[in-house]
Amino acid sequence: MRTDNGRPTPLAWTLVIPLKPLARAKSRLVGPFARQETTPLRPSLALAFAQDTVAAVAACPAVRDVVVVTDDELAGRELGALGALIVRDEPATGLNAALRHGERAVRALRPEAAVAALNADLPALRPEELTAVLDNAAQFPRAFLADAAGIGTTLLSAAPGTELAPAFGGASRARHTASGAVEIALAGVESVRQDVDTWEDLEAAHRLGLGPRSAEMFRRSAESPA
Ligand SMILES: Nc1nc2c(ncn2[C@@H]2O[C@H](COP(=O)(O)OP(=O)(O)OP(=O)(O)O)[C@@H](O)[C@H]2O)c(=O)[nH]1
Ligand SMILES: C=C(OP(=O)(O)O)C(=O)O
Repeated sequence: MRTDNGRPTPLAWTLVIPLKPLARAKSRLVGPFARQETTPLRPSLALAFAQDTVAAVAACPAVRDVVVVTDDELAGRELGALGALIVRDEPATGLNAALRHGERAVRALRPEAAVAALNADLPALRPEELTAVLDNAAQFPRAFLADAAGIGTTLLSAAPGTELAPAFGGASRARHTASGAVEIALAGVESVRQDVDTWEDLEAAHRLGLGPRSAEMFRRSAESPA
C-alpha cells in the first residue's frame, strides 16, 4: 500500500516479548553481588530490564500493541501497567514455544498483524532505533537483528501472513539465517542489539545509556557488598 506522498505505508507492528519467571531469569548475570546467593537483586534486575524494554517499545510510533508472554505474576502486573497485554505462557516448554503461543494469540486478535519477537533484556533500548529496525524489517517477509555479541538474535520479524518460526536460544543468528530470514544490516542501532546476559553486557548497556529502572538497579547492584 502507498500513501499520498508515494512512500509505502508504514506497517503497524505487534511486538511479542517473552519473559521467564523472574526467579529463574538472568542466571548468567553474576556481578558484585555474586556471593549473595539469596539476593533479590537478580530478579529485580530482570524485572527492571523488562520494564525499560517494554516502556521503550510502547514509546515507539511504529508499534501498535505490545504482548508479553509470561507466567510471572509480578512482572505481569508491572508490565501490564506500562500498557502491555499479558499472555500466559501456557505451553511452558521454553522460549520458542512461548513465542509461537504469543504469535497465535496476536494473530487471533489481529489476523493481519506484522509481528516481531523481541527479547525482554534490552535495558538501553531507544524507541527511535527500534523504529529504524522495524522500518527496515518491513521490506522482508522475515527478518532478524543479530545481538551485540554477533551470535544471537534480539529481534525476529514476520510480515502479515508469514509465520515467525522462531529459533531463538544460543547461536540463533546462524539458525535464523539458515531458516531464510534476512539479516538486518543497519548501523546505529546498538541499543536494539545490546541484550544483557552477563555483568559485562550490563556495563556495555550502561555505557549506551540504561533506562531509568535499570539504571537505578545497576547503581544498587554495583554498591551491594560482594
Ligand atoms: N515466556 C518465556 N520466556 C522465556 C523463556 N525462556 C527464556 N525466555 C525469555 O527469552 C529471552 C531470552 O532468554 P534467555 O537469555 O534464554 O534467558 P534469560 O533469563 O534472559 O538468561 P539466562 O538465565 O542467563 O539464560 C528473555 O526475555 C527471557 O526472559 C520461557 O521458557 N518462557
Ligand atoms: C535467546 C537468545 O539470547 P541469549 O541466549 O543470548 O539471551 C538468542 O540470542 O537467541
